[in-house]
Amino acid sequence: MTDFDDDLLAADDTAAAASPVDRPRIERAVREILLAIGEDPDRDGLKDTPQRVAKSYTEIFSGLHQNPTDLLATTFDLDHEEMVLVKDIAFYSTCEHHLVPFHGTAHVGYIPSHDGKVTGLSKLARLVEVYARRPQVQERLTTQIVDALMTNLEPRGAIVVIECEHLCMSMRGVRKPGAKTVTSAVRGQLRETATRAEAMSLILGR
Ligand SMILES: Nc1nc2c(ncn2[C@@H]2O[C@H](COP(=O)(O)OP(=O)(O)OP(=O)(O)O)[C@@H](O)[C@H]2O)c(=O)[nH]1
Ligand SMILES: [Zn+2]
Repeated sequence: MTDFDDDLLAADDTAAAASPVDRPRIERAVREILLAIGEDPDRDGLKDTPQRVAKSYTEIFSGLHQNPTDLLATTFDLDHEEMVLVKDIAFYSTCEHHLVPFHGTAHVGYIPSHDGKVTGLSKLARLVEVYARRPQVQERLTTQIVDALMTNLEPRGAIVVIECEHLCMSMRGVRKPGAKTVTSAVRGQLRETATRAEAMSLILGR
């Protein structure tokens, strides 16, 4: 391990101490996987890999320990009753079936409640992260985001559209790189044809 690696791992100690993730357990498991595939976990290139994977999993699965309600607690009274949409939120998640990434973009919109409960725009992107940083399937990711919006902001309606490439379908298995999966979840007034069409045209940029 180089001094640079040392520094990086040391800098992360504070975050590790605060995280409920059991890193030593991940390290033991990764060492076992390396042995099971016929590798030598003690060779130079691999000897720090269990530690690196444990650190990486702490980040990749950090959403399991974050509460969307805390995130959406800050609201403003803006007297804005029209649609708010943040589109093209790029994110990475982890397929819960194969533990490989799926990644793409999320489009998140809502129509604020009559009393004007509006959240900060960045919170919509943070909400995507909270649910993406967990073992996931795309459908559940989509509905969890829309339902968190409905519960916490009590908007008149909400829409989430997600487009992803799943590496479990690209690099292995059926091997179809570039295939995109699109999911959507719509609640409240956004289920009405005209409003939904307006949201979809904003999302598609037409
Ligand atoms: N519905 C849904 N399926 C997913 C998602 N991510 C991965 N999958 C699918 O989960 C399925 C798991 O199928 P299995 O037959 O149990 O596993 P497998 O033998 O590895 O399947 P193949 O990928 O077809 O080789 C596969 O069809 C994947 O494409 C997701 O987000 N949503
Ligand atoms: Zn998969």
